[in-house]
Amino acid sequence: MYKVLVSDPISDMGIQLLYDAEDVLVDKKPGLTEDELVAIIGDYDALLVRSQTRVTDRVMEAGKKLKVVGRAGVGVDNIDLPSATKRGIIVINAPDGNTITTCEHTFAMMMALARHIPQAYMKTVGGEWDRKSFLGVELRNKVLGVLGMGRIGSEVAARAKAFGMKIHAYDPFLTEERAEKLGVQLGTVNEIVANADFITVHTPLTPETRHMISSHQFEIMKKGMRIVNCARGGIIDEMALIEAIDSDIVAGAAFDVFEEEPPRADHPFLKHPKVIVTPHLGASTVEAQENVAIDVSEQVLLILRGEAFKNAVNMPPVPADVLNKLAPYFTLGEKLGNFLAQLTIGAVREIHVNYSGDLSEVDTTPLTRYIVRGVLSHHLGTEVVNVVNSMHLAKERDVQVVIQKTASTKGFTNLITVTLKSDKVDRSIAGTLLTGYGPRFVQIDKFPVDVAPEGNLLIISHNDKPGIIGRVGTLLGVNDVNIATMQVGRDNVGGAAIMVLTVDKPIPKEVLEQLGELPEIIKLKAIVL
Ligand SMILES: NC(=O)c1ccc[n+]([C@@H]2O[C@H](COP(=O)([O-])OP(=O)(O)OC[C@H]3O[C@@H](n4cnc5c(N)ncnc54)[C@H](O)[C@@H]3O)[C@@H](O)[C@H]2O)c1
Ligand SMILES: O=C(O)[C@H](O)COP(=O)(O)O
Repeated sequence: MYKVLVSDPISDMGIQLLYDAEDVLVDKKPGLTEDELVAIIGDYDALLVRSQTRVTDRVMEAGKKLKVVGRAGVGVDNIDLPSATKRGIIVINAPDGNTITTCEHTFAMMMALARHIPQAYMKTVGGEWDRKSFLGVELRNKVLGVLGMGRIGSEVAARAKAFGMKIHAYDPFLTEERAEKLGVQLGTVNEIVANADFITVHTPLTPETRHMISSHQFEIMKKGMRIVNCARGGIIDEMALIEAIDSDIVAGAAFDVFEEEPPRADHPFLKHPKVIVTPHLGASTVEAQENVAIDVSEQVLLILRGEAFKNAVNMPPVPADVLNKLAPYFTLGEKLGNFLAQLTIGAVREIHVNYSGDLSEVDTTPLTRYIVRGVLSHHLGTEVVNVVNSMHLAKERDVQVVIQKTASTKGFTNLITVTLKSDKVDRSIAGTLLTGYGPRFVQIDKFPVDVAPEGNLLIISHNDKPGIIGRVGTLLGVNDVNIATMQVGRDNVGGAAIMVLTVDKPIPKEVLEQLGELPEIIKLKAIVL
């Protein structure tokens, strides 16, 4: 008999499948503390959660029989994925079931904001008949900036069009063609921010999206705009927003999610007359809760019974013999992909991988998944993209993955060459595994290099002029940035050249700006691996 623990409020209708299964026993215990969960989890084969239960390393460690954690919803930020992976616990989610519900909540918030519904309600039930204080605005003809055009963002855009809004959108995977097909205008974050009357964010919280709307964006915003966050707390800088509202730049904000949940009692949003809030209710409808609970129950049952399943967030299904051959290349593959994703500008259309030498003779599919994960995780977050779902996510975003195998290895026993083709540029990198030395990058675009793929890298494209190396070194030195290694490659004497530095700590933004002003430097990019 498999024992399943449900530790958050999850729809009974949705998990009926589990109640009905003769080989499953379901226990519902919502609201457990971490200690309480640790004390009982050892008895269970599966754990079903939403976003409240924190499935920490301690919980995973105590879950000696635990085979699967099922998240009835999208975000898995409450689940320690590395710990689950390390312990062979499969984590699955239900990414599709609450899309429409969250999209509709976004609209509820946007309209409540436009028409001051919560504030007007409070006054009316308080006995006041105040028809003067709540002059609203129409959505029609307004520009809606949508940051993040995945499942929810795309649905929001589609509905906003029905309201007569003009949609300006940004997503690293949104190409001109797709934007045109969706009837939205593609822009950069700052362009959108400068033009929008309403902004709504629908990205995951990643290092890149954290505070993607902050003081600078509020400075360039259209006065009187309104902003909505039904995605994740932290995408919009909460304190910068309060300042922008108090300086009359932002006319109102609607938040369903917070940097800290629940927010502290003295959080400025909770008392501010121009901010409306809901307690992370985006996915809370009967329909969505049923959908996600059904999805997750079906998968949990398959996993417990040892059958094929989908939506694993963390498990690589690689046969042992293939794993043995390929595993040494996994880190290199992921770093090649991640390096290029950081280096390349524009919306990615194709990830082209060429395997040569030893690698041309094996089934490299599992390795390709790592390369694709490296590319996608730069924008989608490492907690979202894994080697199980990376190809699927690429396909969903119209990113082609093209594999080629050739004999020529340019003198290496094995060589992986990855080219990222975006709507703006093609960039490529080649890497190899050197016996005794581990993974190395051996070529960037057309320039041969020899770089250990780790830590803080600085890639500089420049003109091959005397003194440039010294100037870069001096500038970093006076700013206390120690150079660990430096490589220079060039096309021909006096022609295009590349400099690859590894440095001991991240290079401050202002130092990068100073470097960018050196006349010989064409462009530069700091990369963290
Ligand atoms: N409030 C709620 O209850 C609730 C419910 C469901 C989902 N969510 C959250 O909503 C968000 C969106 O969910 P989804 O299902 O649409 O996810 P999704 O993965 O389908 O879409 C997210 C999109 O964000 C894009 N993105 C990543 N980095 C970006 C950047 N720097 N700028 C612009 N776009 C970027 C990705 O390319 C992707 O297309 C997630 O954070 C999810 O956790 C909240
Ligand atoms: O990531 C999600 O699915 C949403 O944030 C919903 O979270 P919830 O299941 O706790 O409502």
